[in-house]
Amino acid sequence: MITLRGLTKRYGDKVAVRDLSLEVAPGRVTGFLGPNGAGKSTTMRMILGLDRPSAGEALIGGRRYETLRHPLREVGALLDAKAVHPGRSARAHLVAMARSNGIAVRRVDEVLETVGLTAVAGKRAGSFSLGMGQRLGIAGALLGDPRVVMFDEPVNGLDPDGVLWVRRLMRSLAAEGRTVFVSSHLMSEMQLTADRLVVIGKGRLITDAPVAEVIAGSSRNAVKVRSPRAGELLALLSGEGVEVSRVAEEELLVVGVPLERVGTAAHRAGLPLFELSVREASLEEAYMELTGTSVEYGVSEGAAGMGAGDVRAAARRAKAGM
Ligand SMILES: Nc1ncnc2c1ncn2[C@@H]1O[C@H](COP(=O)(O)OP(=O)(O)OP(=O)(O)O)[C@@H](O)[C@H]1O
Repeated sequence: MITLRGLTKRYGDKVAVRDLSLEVAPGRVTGFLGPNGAGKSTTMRMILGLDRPSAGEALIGGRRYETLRHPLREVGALLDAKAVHPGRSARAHLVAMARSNGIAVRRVDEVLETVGLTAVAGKRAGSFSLGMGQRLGIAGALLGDPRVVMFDEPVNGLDPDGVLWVRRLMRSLAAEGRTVFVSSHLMSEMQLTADRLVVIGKGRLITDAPVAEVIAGSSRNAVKVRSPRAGELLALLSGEGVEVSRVAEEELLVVGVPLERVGTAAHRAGLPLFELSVREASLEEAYMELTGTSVEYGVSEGAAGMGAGDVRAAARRAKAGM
């Protein structure tokens, strides 16, 4: 269990994390989401005692990190996969970590096996690919067999095999009853991996809810209807005050009412339907709505909406000094 109580971090005038209170429970994967600069890494660093809170506290199993006698046995973390001495072998790196935390050295071979690095255990970590480095970082996190694990962007730069492997690992760690707290910008991946989501923006808590609830809250959930008499159905539903839009000649999207209501309305009016289905929002859509006003380092709508022609024209103008 991770507990945050009024957790706050200021850097001069900048408030990186603001009064964050929440619990990250064991037995499930909790995704930690938020736009760039939202305060995710700062929060994780405070949980791990790497940054001191300006106010409030972060607890692991009810205790502050600094008071843990053998921290690696309580909490394992992957924050920066490159934080490994490049000249050391993977094995030597893990042995040094084990020794300094009172962990039996035989555990090193177990975690190397778990992350699939046994064959390259004697190679210099500096020669590792990005994916191998991530695996080594994860091995370090698992070394002390901790009840709590935290991963900051664990699938960053991994190939599809690696992504699948991390997903399965997270799920199995949660199934073993551990607390799994993982940050990511990959919404599709989070939708598949996480049970619950904590979303922050500009340092503040935006939402703390099950993934299904976050998605259900999106206004992008809709009922898709196909009918050869779509125009009549559109007029009928609009007349009842229902939000409905025509997306193709024979296709409508209806928002805010259950599928049954659309089907019943069509049946009563004798309108034939070729399709009636729920179009569920993606986590990405739900996330974009939640964080829309909290994006700190966004691209303005105009720039983001530039087509290739606009971009080329802008480049020509810039070159001509216009
Ligand atoms: N050491 C520091 N000194 C000053 N400002 C900092 C420091 N560390 C972080 N910040 C600021 O605090 C805010 C939160 O940063 P943080 O790295 O925690 O965000 P994040 O959610 O992890 O972002 P990203 O998704 O880009 O990794 C940012 O505005 C950042 O510039």
